[in-house]
Amino acid sequence: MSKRALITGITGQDGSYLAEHLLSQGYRVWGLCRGQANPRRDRIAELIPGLSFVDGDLMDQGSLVSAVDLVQPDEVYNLGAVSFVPMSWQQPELVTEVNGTGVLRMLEAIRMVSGLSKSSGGGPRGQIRFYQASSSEMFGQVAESPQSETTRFHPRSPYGVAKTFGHYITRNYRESFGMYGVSGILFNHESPRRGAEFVTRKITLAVAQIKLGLMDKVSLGNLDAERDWGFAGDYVRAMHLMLQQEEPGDYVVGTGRMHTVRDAARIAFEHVGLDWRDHVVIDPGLVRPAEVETLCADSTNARKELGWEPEVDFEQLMCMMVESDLRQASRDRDYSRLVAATGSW
Ligand SMILES: C[C@H]1O[C@H](OP(=O)(O)OP(=O)(O)OC[C@H]2O[C@@H](n3cnc4c(=O)[nH]c(N)nc43)[C@H](O)[C@@H]2O)[C@@H](O)[C@@H](O)C1=O
Repeated sequence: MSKRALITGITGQDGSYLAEHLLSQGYRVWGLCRGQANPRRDRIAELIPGLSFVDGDLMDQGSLVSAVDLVQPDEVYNLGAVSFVPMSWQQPELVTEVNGTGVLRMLEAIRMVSGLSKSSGGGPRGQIRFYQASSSEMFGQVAESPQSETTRFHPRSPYGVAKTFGHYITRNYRESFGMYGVSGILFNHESPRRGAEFVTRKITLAVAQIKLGLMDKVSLGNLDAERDWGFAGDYVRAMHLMLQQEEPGDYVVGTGRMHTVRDAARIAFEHVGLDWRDHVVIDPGLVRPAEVETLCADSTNARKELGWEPEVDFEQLMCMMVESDLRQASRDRDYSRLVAATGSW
């Protein structure tokens, strides 16, 4: 019989790649979504035939219990979050509610539906397996480089703090109630489906517009920030593999290669025969109140224990994104509205 998976954050980049991956593995897949009249849900339904939906919201405990009870999933992937870090300085309470307390609400829903009592620590594990989307932002001001599962956390934004809560509460439910819960500590992962506010996509959207003569300059913040960027399609395979292990555990997932924002701009502009220095301007307003300067993954455990390897490198990733944005921009001139909106991010 096919396995059943429930995914939160289904309308985001990771939700869509994960749903495609699980469907290709023979799963039945439900995306948790708020409300029937939801244009983002309609778009994802069109993109992924075979995907089902169930009503629910990470802010509403009762809706999560109903959704888990209705779907009776074998696996729950909690990818739902406010994922743009600067938003967490604008709306810290909202981000804490969704990215932090939302994890706890989902764990409680699974505990209740699985019938795990609050004193069942020594009993058999619950049947529903839970994946929490933890983040390299938890490392923040890094204590060592590269970062592994044992590196100390020092988050630098309300986003990172809320993700750290989600990480520890998942571990706590595993240790307290015998729940099968794991966290994937994922480093930055991008794709042509990445939101326009994130730096890689902001750059590739701008490159396409500039190449077509529709704009001339793009403003960026800290060009020296270093990240370990990988391809989202590779990273969802790691999420799935984590839930197939006999014993639950937490894993760092990244490529182990670091690049600066400047490198990202150089590669993207070079791909269309342009020099980034002619088109990038610095806007100090885009520099963050507390920056995470550098992040690089040590994914030894994921490689050894899960057998996971990334297949797309950074240059291939940036070029894939530029190509996709060029195709879309040439097809649809309205696309430039999306690019205009990225100016203030
Ligand atoms: C793992 C982690 O990955 C992501 O978080 P992020 O690293 O904040 O991603 P980003 O693309 O917004 O910034 C990357 C770097 O680029 C710098 N930067 C320079 N100039 C601009 C700029 O103009 N815009 C943006 N957005 N960033 C800029 C910026 O200061 C930062 O140092 C999320 O998925 C998050 O959910 C997550 O968990």
